[in-house]
Amino acid sequence: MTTVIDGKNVAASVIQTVKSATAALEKSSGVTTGLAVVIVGDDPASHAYVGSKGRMAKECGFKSVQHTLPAETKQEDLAALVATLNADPSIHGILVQLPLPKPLDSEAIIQSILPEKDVDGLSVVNAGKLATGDLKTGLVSCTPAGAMVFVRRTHGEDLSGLNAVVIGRSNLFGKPMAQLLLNANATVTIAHSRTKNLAEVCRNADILVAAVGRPEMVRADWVKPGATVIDVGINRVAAPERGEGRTRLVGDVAFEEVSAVASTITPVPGGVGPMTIAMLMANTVIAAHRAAGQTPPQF
Ligand SMILES: NC(=O)C1=CN([C@@H]2O[C@H](COP(=O)(O)OP(=O)(O)OC[C@H]3O[C@@H](n4cnc5c(N)ncnc54)[C@H](OP(=O)(O)O)[C@@H]3O)[C@@H](O)[C@H]2O)C=CC1
Ligand SMILES: Nc1nc(=O)c2c([nH]1)NC[C@@H]1CN(c3ccc(C(=O)N[C@@H](CCC(=O)O)C(=O)O)cc3)C=[N+]21
Repeated sequence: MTTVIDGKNVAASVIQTVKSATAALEKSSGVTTGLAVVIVGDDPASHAYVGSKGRMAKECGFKSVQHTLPAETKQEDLAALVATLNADPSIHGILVQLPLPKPLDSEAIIQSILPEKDVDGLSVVNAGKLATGDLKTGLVSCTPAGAMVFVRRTHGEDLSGLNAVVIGRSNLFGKPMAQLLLNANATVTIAHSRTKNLAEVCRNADILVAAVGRPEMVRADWVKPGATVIDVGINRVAAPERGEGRTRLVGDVAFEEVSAVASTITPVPGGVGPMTIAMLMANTVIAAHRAAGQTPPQF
């Protein structure tokens, strides 16, 4: 029997932990956890994600602020907003939604966020802490942190002897995912657009993670029988069967056929996506605890 991981359900249990930790911190230190999300431009998908982040932050008992800036925003104005949020003691987490519209320099903006407020884990300090195995004081990118919760639930804490293949090498997902798997003792391969014989590389994986952005790229014959398959891709495709002009979300994995081969698989929607938002809340309440000198909860 193939197990389909219910990401909403796992995310709900993470959110429960965040809620109680938020309330406990408020009670012990009088500190309300604060999250600021910055969105530039009017990409509808980005607005939808940011909207759900704000709703979830409120549900967790956070102070939640959203800054919506026009697509024409100048680099120095965005930098000034980040500086204000860095200096605001009521804000513990800052997330700048990516990608930023051209010609904004997203790397400069991301690196200007204080590492202790960088709940996306993208600053060189947090990326470096992850790379050196310091998971105690850094913050880890939400999507790989969430994907890792699924991996741990399936395989336990120690992945010794297991081959993991991550398709994709972005700073937001592929690289930190590979680091987390390596920290857990998996034998890790990172594949990308220049990889030769990708299907063959993937067939070696006991844990296969796809984060590419190509609808249903991973087929059944790419997957080792019994493997765990984590689908990170979010692709909106036409769905004429639902009516003219309708769309639906699919992952990077051909879910139906791969389900027949894998032993565990995450769906899209309802898999990694909801966990990303839950781990953003987790990172924010962790940052608030550290700011207040309290021991943060574990996720
Ligand atoms: N569920 C969630 O919460 C989240 C989902 N996502 C989704 O995950 C996907 C990846 O996101 P992200 O990492 O930011 O994307 P990027 O576009 O930054 O990275 C995509 C990666 O895929 C690789 N790639 C592209 N084409 C191929 C190919 N034909 N074969 C093998 N590798 C290929 C690229 O290789 P190269 O480096 O050589 O160009 C690159 O490393 C997207 O669909 C995104 O929407 C992202 C973040 C959160
Ligand atoms: N600085 C930054 N950090 C991010 O973490 C970040 C980002 N920028 N830019 C875009 C990507 C994408 N991303 C998603 C978050 C939640 C869902 C999610 O909740 N998806 C639902 C479905 C949502 C729907 O129906 O549209 C699901 O998969 O079930 C998806 C994608 C975070 N990202």
